[in-house]
Amino acid sequence: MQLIRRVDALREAVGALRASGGRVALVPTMGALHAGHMNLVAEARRRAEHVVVSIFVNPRQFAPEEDLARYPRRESADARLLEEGGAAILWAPEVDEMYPEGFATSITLAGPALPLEGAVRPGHFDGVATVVAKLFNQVRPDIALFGEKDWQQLAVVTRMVADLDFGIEIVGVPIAREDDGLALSSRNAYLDDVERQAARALPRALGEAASAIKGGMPVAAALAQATKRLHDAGFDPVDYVTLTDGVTLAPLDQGAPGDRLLAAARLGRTRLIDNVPVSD
Ligand SMILES: Nc1ncnc2c1ncn2[C@@H]1O[C@H](COP(=O)(O)OP(=O)(O)OP(=O)(O)O)[C@@H](O)[C@H]1O
Ligand SMILES: CC(C)(CO)[C@@H](O)C(=O)[O-]
Ligand code: BAL
Repeated sequence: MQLIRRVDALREAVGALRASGGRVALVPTMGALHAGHMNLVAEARRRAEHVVVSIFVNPRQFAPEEDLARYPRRESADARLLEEGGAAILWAPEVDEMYPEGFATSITLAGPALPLEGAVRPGHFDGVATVVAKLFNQVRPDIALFGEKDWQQLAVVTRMVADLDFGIEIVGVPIAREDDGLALSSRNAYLDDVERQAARALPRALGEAASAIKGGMPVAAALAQATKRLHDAGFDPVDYVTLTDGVTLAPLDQGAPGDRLLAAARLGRTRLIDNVPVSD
């Protein structure tokens, strides 16, 4: 595996992979890799001959009060995992390589980027879309893989790729979970032991709400019950628990094919997100 930090070297290395034949897959990450990320890499290898993984903690998607400074950074351990996982290239640029002095461009989406994470974290998806567009132009992959854990991000990137004619196949990969249901996430490292136990309430509340809706409970009542369960477990604030169309992220008042029940809530200093299907 090649570790590359400069765009010109990346282009040369990807060009050499392409010349050897086969498809190129990109897995964008912010590092501190866990089994959820490695599932994306494994799925990428099943779908393409060459896998490029990016690790870049993108300052433009963090608000000033968010956790950019303490976001976990473990590049050497990540590189070992990726080598074992069969990645061809680890693309790990510094911030000034990604955003050189004078950088002045930003991508802004409406539609699926507006509600939920877009409302609670203003500017977040502009930062995500801008860096993902840059990663796409730097690597020019045939396919790119994103986790369903960040369901809205997957919907936003899918929309952007269609709107801007990137011609890249976007693949969503199912959520990898701990044995007790908690979705794997780099930010789980912030949880202390007591919070880690309490965090189980998030997937449970979503699972129960999904079953209740399938069983005929009105959506508003099921969402209120899930919100109460999260408050009782110590989550504060509960930013949202909502049923949406899985593509447009528009709110739904009853289950429908492709829908998604999404939640975000804070436990101490850790903000967790999760989602489950209802009608699939
Ligand atoms: N448990 C998971 N299952 C499936 N995909 C995941 C999981 N966790 C992360 N991913 C995906 O990995 C990619 C990179 O995500 P990122 O590096 O931000 O990791 P993360 O664990 O989501 O971190 P964070 O705690 O910052 O949300 C994203 O497409 C994300 O959806
Ligand atoms: C897609 C991404 C790598 C863009 O910085 C990030 O939002 C993430 O890790 O999900
Ligand atoms: N995994 C999503 C990236 C973020 O929360 O900034």
